[in-house]
Amino acid sequence: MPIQKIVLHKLKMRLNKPFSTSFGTINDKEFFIIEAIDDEGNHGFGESVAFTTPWYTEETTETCFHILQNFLIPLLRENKITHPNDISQLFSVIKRNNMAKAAIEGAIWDLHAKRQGISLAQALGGKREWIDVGVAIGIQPTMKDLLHTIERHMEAGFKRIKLKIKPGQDIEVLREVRQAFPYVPIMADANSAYTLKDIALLKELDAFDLMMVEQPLAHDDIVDHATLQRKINTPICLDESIHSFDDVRHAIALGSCKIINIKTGRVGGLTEAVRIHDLCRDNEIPVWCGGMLEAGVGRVQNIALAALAQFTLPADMAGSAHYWEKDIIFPEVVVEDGRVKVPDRPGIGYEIDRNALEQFTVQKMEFHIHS
Ligand SMILES: O=C(O)CCC(=O)c1ccccc1C(=O)O
Ligand SMILES: [Mg+2]
Repeated sequence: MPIQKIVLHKLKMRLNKPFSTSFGTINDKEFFIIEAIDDEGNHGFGESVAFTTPWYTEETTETCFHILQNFLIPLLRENKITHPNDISQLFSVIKRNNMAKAAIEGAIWDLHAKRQGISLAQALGGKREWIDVGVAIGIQPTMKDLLHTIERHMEAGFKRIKLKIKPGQDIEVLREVRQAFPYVPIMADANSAYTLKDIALLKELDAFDLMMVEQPLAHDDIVDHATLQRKINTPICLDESIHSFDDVRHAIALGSCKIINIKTGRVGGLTEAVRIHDLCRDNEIPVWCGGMLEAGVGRVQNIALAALAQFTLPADMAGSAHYWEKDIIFPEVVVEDGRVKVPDRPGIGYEIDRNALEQFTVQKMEFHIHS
């Protein structure tokens, strides 16, 4: 693949509303749009999903920049790749830093699909025309706010509601929500806020008929989750603990979860995400596509991935307008009746809104790759 140039656009965007989880509140996103340009004038786009603070994984916007500039871009310059599937092998000399790797790999996947004249979904092996989506609701100031927000999103057609829980805002919150909405598909995401000492409390979740509980225990744990899964009926879904194909293989072997949340950034790219998808399919583990409060490029990359067959559960995804006053793609992503259309145009299938991109850009850097 004759990649001539990589452009890093550093953007800063303010969320429409702050998003609160068990580890804190996010108001702004600072991230990179990676643009890969080939010899025929095709442009591929990827997005880094790390936040400015390392509370989800150890990566941040700044570590992504450090790794991209000093290691990943030089590896691309010093080597030739023939297919985006080669990149994860090329990058394997750099340990972890999965969000930095995924950002640049995503741009090259988009470039590859555009060169082939096929959609990114098709390039990855996805066949769905529509994907189902559910909304992730942050921790709300009051119960009234929460019930109102759930109602609004159910009316909009979302296929399920994800609530963030933390110690002190868990069982009673879910009890009230269940009373108000007896039949709504609900799941809870704890973002690693509990330990095995909380088994009795976590066992109480079984009363609420949840689709799953996401990442109840430590961010780096697979063993304790297996102990917990044996003690509770609610299916456990792993998020933070999964960084690779081997993590999933271990989780399946130990019985640590019944569902996997796949985030391209967390697992180091689309190639690894597809490998994980295939492993889960072969083991009959349902998967769904997680979200990282992405801007347009990251979101439409997620849409392409979620078009694969084993993504049988709704993705964490709302429309562009849910997150941003103005998104950086055209058209913006819209949710229709709890579903999003998978584009069939080449690559990510959306245009970059260059004016919006400029408007949110705080820094722009160009790197020559091959002539
Ligand atoms: O993008 C979305 O709408 C999902 C948001 C979400 O739940 C989330 C957002 C930031 C960091 C971690 C998570 C998570 O899935 O745990
Ligand atoms: Mg999560």
